Amino acid sequence: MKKPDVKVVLLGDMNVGKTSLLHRYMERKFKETISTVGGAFYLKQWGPYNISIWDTAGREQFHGLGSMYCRGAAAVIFIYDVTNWQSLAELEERFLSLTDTANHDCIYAVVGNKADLTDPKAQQLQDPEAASETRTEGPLGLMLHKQVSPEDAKAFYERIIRYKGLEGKSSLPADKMCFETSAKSGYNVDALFEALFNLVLPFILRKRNENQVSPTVDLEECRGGSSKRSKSSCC
Ligand SMILES: Nc1nc2c(ncn2[C@@H]2O[C@H](COP(=O)(O)OP(=O)(O)OP(=O)(O)O)[C@@H](O)[C@H]2O)c(=O)[nH]1
Ligand SMILES: [Mg+2]
Repeated sequence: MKKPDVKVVLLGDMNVGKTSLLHRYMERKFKETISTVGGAFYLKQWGPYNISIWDTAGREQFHGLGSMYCRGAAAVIFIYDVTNWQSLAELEERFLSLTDTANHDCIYAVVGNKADLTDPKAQQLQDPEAASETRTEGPLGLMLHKQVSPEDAKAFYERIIRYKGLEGKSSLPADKMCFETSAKSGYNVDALFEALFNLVLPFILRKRNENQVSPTVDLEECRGGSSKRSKSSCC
């Protein structure tokens, strides 16, 4: 199995659509799910890089596992359901502190899923690769009330930046890091993951450079005493 270059973690209350977003992005389809137990990860090949994307369980009984999954994460995606105000509140009350184990330069995104239930433009199938799927015309008349506004999401993002002590530093602006998606139609799903992958690229490159510059110099190696050449140039 390819070794991941970087780790991205999805956090959020049960039922917000974490698994469905990954099904949409990785398998290009919206399919039945069961509530996640523990966690699972997908390995996404992104150009020459391998990105592990961790799906976690929102249920309270798996809460303690969240900080383990966040260990060493380069990006954390906080997910709520746009039709459920409490799912946004849970992110701050229950999930934000799990990121204490993430990298110091971890980036954060805030995602309001199920936008198809509140916004007609998010209803049309937006996944060109999902040709096999029937068009979700969607019951336009059955729009639900959007309980969480984009402003609420941005305000939460600013509180994440404050919690992480990043305000004033080169933290990314809220309007770049807050998304509304629909796993059902594919609305904004590729845009979300690909924006994040581009943002974690510098982290991957830095890590690869660090691995290539060996901290110790093997003089024997330099004298050509051994046939094996290390990866790093030593002299
Ligand atoms: N309309 C709509 N329903 C969605 C969307 N995403 C997920 N759902 C539905 O919401 C329910 C929960 O989806 P999951 O993906 O299992 O949610 P989860 O966050 O992984 O839940 P846990 O694994 O329990 O933490 C399922 O019935 C999904 O079909 C969406 O974008 N739109
Ligand atoms: Mg799940």
